[in-house]
Amino acid sequence: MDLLDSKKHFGFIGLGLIGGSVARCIRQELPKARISAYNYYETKKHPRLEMALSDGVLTDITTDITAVRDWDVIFLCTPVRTNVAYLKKLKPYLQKDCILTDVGSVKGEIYDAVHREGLDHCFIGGHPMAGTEHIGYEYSFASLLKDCYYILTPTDQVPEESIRWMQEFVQNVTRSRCVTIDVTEHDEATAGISHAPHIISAALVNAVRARDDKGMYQLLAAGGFRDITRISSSSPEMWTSICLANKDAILDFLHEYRGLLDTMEHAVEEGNETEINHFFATAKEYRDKLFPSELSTEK
Ligand SMILES: NC(=O)C1=CN([C@@H]2O[C@H](COP(=O)(O)OP(=O)(O)OC[C@H]3O[C@@H](n4cnc5c(N)ncnc54)[C@H](O)[C@@H]3O)[C@@H](O)[C@H]2O)C=CC1
Ligand SMILES: O=C(O)C(=O)Cc1ccc(O)cc1
Repeated sequence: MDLLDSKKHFGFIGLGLIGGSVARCIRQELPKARISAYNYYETKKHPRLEMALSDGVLTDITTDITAVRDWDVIFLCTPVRTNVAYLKKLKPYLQKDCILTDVGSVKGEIYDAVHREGLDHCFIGGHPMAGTEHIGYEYSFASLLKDCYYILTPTDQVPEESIRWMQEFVQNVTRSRCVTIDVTEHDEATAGISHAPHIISAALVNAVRARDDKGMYQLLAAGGFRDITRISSSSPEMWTSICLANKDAILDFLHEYRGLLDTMEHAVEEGNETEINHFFATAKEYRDKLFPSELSTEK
């Protein structure tokens, strides 16, 4: 039997942009799969989950958390700290061989909780490095994760077979590129390339907003401002949760970043042409290597 076929019932806690996109991949690649979602409203219908049911992505919705005892693979797809809070609630009902995974942007805090709850044997941290600034199931689509890196952070406490299942899932169901890295390395790197950039982008928007009493900045804002601030339209709840959960790595990176701003401020103040040019040149050299396809003149 194909390894992927060994898991037939998938369950989602949180079905927004990322959870919705993963669920759509499952429906597309494993059409016979049962896909359930938990409605945390409990006493009323959840309109977005109802939408996923009528799309044919979900098979059923439950308001009963004990239903997770039937789920072979559980995806935690709520804001990072909410995912952490679910571990305690799920623990009594998890089946022996289930895989518990998440899609959260921070890994250290959830691993600490997994360890506290004694769930090391079933938890495999996951993080698709793809997304958009949009919020909610209605913006999800199956190809969102295609060809992006999907990070897994398994520990040696998880059975080899569960790790292989997750790797196959990432490659053949989400069509992402699977990379395995260490939790601390994950949180340090994502603080630099994802978490701090969201803070910096929002700081820029807030700085302009504070000066724009006549609406002139808004009128003149062009492509560059739009590029660097797109991510400021992301979910405030999600990014608040990320900043609280990855505090140390974010503070560390912001400290270094502030040092670079100070250097540039000083160079501009002094009219130091060499220093200013060097600042832009080193950034251009690295950035051009990061995304070479964007330099192509063939569009
Ligand atoms: N947006 C992005 O680009 C990316 C986000 N992530 C991670 O994915 C996770 C989900 O983010 P998105 O899908 O973007 O957010 P989203 O806002 O689109 O979806 C979050 C979902 O969680 C549900 N939810 C909120 N509180 C809940 C609770 N107490 N119980 C159950 N469900 C609850 C909401 O109803 C919503 O369906 C986060 O942990 C985030 O760090 C990872 C990669 C990219
Ligand atoms: O909108 C964008 O480009 C993003 O920044 C997407 C994103 C957001 C959070 C993550 O943890 C990973 C990717």
